[in-house]
Amino acid sequence: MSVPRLSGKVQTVLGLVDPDLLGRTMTHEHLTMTFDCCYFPPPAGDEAIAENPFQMRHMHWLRQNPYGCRENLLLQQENAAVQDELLAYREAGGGAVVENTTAGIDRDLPTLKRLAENTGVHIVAGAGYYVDCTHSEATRGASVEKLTDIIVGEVLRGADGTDIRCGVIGEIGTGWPVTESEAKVLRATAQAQAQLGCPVIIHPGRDPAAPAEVVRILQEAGGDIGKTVMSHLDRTIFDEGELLEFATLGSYLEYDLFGTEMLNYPYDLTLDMPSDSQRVKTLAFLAKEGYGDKILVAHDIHTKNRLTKYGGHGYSHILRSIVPKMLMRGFSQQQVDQILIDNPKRWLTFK
Ligand SMILES: CC(=O)NCCS(=O)(=O)O
Repeated sequence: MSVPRLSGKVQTVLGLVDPDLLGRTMTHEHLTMTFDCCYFPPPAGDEAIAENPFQMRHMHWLRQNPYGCRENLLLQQENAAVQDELLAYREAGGGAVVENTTAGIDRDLPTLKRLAENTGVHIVAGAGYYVDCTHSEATRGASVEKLTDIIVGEVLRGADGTDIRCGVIGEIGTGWPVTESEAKVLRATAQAQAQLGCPVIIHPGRDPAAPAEVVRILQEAGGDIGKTVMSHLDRTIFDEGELLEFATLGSYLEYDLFGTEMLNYPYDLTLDMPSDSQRVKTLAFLAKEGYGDKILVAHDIHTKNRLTKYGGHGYSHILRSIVPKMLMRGFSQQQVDQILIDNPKRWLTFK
């Protein structure tokens, strides 16, 4: 099998493309995956709703308790709906999606290839491993060198027994504190990135110190932080001073939970999930502080209720609703294009 010449290109599930062809890009989505690893029991007394949630009168409950219903976690059952949503995304001006499903949450490359063929949306798939509780015994027992070889192979030759190649490493899952197995995967990620010159994307643990700790581990292992995205900052760093301190480390800064507005975030009841309006305010703050060239945005759709089929916001929410809000709040069209087109393109292009 010939090894692709990746430099200067973006690698999608349909092959290499010129970076200028991507257009508006959501850098953190899932099109098919299972999130059953992160099931969180519903509030006491709500078990009956959780058993039978997909009724109009339960939609608000589902938005507030997305992880309390097992069926809601099976996005892989919705390929037809996702295909319709991708067509709508294209219609709304979308060009590309980075699909962040890695080993442990049911990556399905043949489905991603079919979705790309049927919709014309460029889809970039992710190599590597999700959080510790999804690591197999084989992953836990493997050396950094072995994991590096596997990740490099997923980019150069194809993953999961297919010849479909990944175009980014990640989302690489980490918790707080970072476990031994997660740290090993991070070191393998950094070494694979050093070999390939490829983009990397990280899922940090839920502690304000977690993103910087991941950067430290990657850096020590030879990773390129300027070509790395720190995801989920909307639920991780809340203090502006801490955010600016993290920004100086040089990674891309991703706000990828647009559309998620919930009162009680079950994985950490001490934190307040921001609203979309608050997310836009934070983006404006980062842009004012000189980080406009580091901002990335997405929805991170990973449960069924967020699809328009179930009354959710879908993959076009940012293009249809958040962009007008940004323009109303003082962003120029050029700044919006920087976030949606230029930054993703630069990140996704192999060195
Ligand atoms: C798929 C995934 O990891 N999404 C992030 C969910 S979280 O609640 O922000 O950790």
